Amino acid sequence: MKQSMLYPRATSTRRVADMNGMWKFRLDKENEGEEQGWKNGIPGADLIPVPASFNDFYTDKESREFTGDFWYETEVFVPGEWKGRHIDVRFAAVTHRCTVYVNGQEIISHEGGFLPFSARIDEVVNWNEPNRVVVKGNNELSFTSLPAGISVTLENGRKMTKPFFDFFNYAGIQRPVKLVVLPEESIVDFTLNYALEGNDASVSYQVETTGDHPVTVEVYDESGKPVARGEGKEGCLKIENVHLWEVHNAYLYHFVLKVLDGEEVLDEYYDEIGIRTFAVEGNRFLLNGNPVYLKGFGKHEDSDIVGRGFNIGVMKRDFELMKWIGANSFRTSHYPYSEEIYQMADREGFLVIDELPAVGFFESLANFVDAVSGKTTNFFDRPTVPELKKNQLAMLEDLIARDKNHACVIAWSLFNEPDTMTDSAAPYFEEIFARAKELDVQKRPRTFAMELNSSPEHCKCHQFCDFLCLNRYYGWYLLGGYEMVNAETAFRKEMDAWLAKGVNCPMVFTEYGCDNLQGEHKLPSVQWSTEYEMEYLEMFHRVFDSYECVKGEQVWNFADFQTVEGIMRVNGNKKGIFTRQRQPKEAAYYFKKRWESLPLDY
Ligand SMILES: CCC[C@@H]1NC[C@@H](O)[C@H](O)[C@H]1C(=O)O
Repeated sequence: MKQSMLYPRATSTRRVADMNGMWKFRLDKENEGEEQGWKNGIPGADLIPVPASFNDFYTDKESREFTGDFWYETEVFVPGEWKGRHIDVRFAAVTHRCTVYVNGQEIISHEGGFLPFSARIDEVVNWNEPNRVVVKGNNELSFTSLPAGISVTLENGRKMTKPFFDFFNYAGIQRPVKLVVLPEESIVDFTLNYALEGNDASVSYQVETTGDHPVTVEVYDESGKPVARGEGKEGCLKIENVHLWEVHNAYLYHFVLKVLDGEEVLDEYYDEIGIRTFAVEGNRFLLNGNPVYLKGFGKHEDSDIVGRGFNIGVMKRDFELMKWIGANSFRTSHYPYSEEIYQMADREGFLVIDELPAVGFFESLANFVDAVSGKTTNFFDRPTVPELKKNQLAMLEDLIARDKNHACVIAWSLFNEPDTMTDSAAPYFEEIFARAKELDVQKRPRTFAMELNSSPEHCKCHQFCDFLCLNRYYGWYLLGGYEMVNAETAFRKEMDAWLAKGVNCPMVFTEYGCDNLQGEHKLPSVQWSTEYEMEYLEMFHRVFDSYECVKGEQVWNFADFQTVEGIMRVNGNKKGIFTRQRQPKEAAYYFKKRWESLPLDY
């Protein structure tokens, strides 16, 4: 049965119980959990919070850096009155993979750490009693995992993760877990698409259910007034004098879907939907037919203590800071974010580039140095590519199934900084890009974030993009310091080379920025000082402002974030415009001034 990606919502026919809280936890340091039967219950008394990464709770390095299997356990009471309905344990994300056992029975295994899945437990549930849920997780990276990397074994026999990317490999049950109770016949999915006609909008819909009873779709405006109604599993609704969803001026209609048996409602589901169109026309982005310029950030789901765990308070603070600074967009670098973040972006009117965890597809343990070197790692020549592609296509399908109805999602970023310099990369990209177009009814523009190795001269994959996303670090990782003058020359030379190739699409800078230590000042400047960061940013914005094809600037990064330790990282990546604790660094005031003065259709 196809897994539903619908967000858990309680309605007249559905029940949702929260399973977050303190779960039993144990790192499987001796790799004994399987043979010791931990699926029936894990030993020890340690408890940790769900949702959260496990890595930053402990005081020993072995736990923070642990690579391998880890086990969680909880109990959930299932009331007898739910008998006859389907009972699902829904995980919003377990990173990077897991197997779920209920009452000692294996229910499901899932690959991928950033998208939801459900364990249906009807066959094993103890009605009107507690039920034991055990999760065996694993955080190892490989050439076939998304994200990619390797594990090595140390002299003491312990494994160690070596990521081909710059963010810490946090892991665990990192997003909410809920018990979802569904009727026998239920709504599995629905898909929406829009066309604007003067002051009206037509909304085409398709609804997928598990049965054959009739379906209705009702639409209400924000005042609760009914504005449209459709019958049948597919159809087209006309909404007159439509309130369009706009940047920082969101309008969300209330959609109610029902499965009916005469007067009886067999299933009911609802969602808050923004009606808008988004397209690329020439080298412009058009939102509802009007030009729009992206101002904002590459982000991470990353915060103190809980690591990559969904943190609702940090989410709220991040949106308040993005409104304060004058941003209107962000990229979900480098993986799909928690569902609640897209819901908030819908409500606040932010434009989101939604990114797959296809990062590390360039074999390097210091990609920030190698990705600007001009060398290839022949990543797509490897025998592991078919397995990797299968995993990426599966995740692409889940990503689009989960996020396709969000007004905020305006584009799909299908890779971050992959190795695109070999002929073998092109057919891989062609297949991924074609599949994305096939899966998305709204045909949103598709792209990927290119590092300097993906240059006009050497990139073999940019032609699949509907717009280009460039991660560029002239003046930081190359030509930095006093030779920044050469950095600007080289930067302009590259821009001219793209135009000389006949590229005529929007170009978005999805990364630019430099590490800066909060409060570090030096006159005249040196790298890592605030003064240098200002010089660097002014140089980049001088170049952006002189090329009409630049239609977006998303500085790297919104906030300082955790990476692996190393001599080029001061307890993490310090390119944040805000600190990891979400307080402004000096550059935040510089961006506020720039972005508040840039018109929306700049
Ligand atoms: C030259 C590659 C830069 C690199 N790009 C991917 C991000 O995930 C990293 O954080 C960023 C960095 O090193 O700051």
